[in-house]
Amino acid sequence: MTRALLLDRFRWVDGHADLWPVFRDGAAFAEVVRALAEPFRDAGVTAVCGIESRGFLLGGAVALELGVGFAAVRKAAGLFPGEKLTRETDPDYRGFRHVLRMQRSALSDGDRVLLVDDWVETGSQALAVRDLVTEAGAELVGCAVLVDQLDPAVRSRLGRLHALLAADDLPEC
Ligand SMILES: O=P(O)(O)OC[C@H]1O[C@H](OP(=O)(O)OP(=O)(O)O)[C@H](O)[C@@H]1O
Repeated sequence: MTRALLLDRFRWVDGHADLWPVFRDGAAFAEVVRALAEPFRDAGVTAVCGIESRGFLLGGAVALELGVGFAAVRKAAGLFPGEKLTRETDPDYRGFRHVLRMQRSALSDGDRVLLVDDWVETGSQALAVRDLVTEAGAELVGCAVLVDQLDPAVRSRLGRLHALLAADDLPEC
């Protein structure tokens, strides 16, 4: 049901995937958030991590659904007070390298972290978050995304990956 709902609202616009209409529809947004959280309800998750910017939107909602807090991963620009952990990514789907930042105080030893994002393609940003989580002394329990376009070799490095759609599910561009 969630898969059909996502596909119904998915659009290619000027060659770019557009998932924003999912968030504009309150019922669809709620359904997607529940579906992302579902496999992790009994996984002992203590924090949800999300990458700026769509990861903030989805990650914050999934954190509320799981009854835990949210740890933000910011990109280079933007005020972010205090001591940070930083990690440069490999080139992402556009060939961009990002410096991802997380406040050192955001996670602690023993935290069990779920990364939530809309899309994984090269996995560069998700792998950098895995490293940040590990450096913080926490454990990445898994990743929950709307669309998984990962190469299998990269997927195996991210642990438990829950995706609502695979690349093959998407309509032709
Ligand atoms: O697997 P990768 O190749 O690393 O790409 C996936 C990342 O790219 C997208 O974010 P984007 O940088 O487009 O930022 P946005 O959410 O602000 O659009 C997406 O939200 C992931 O964070």
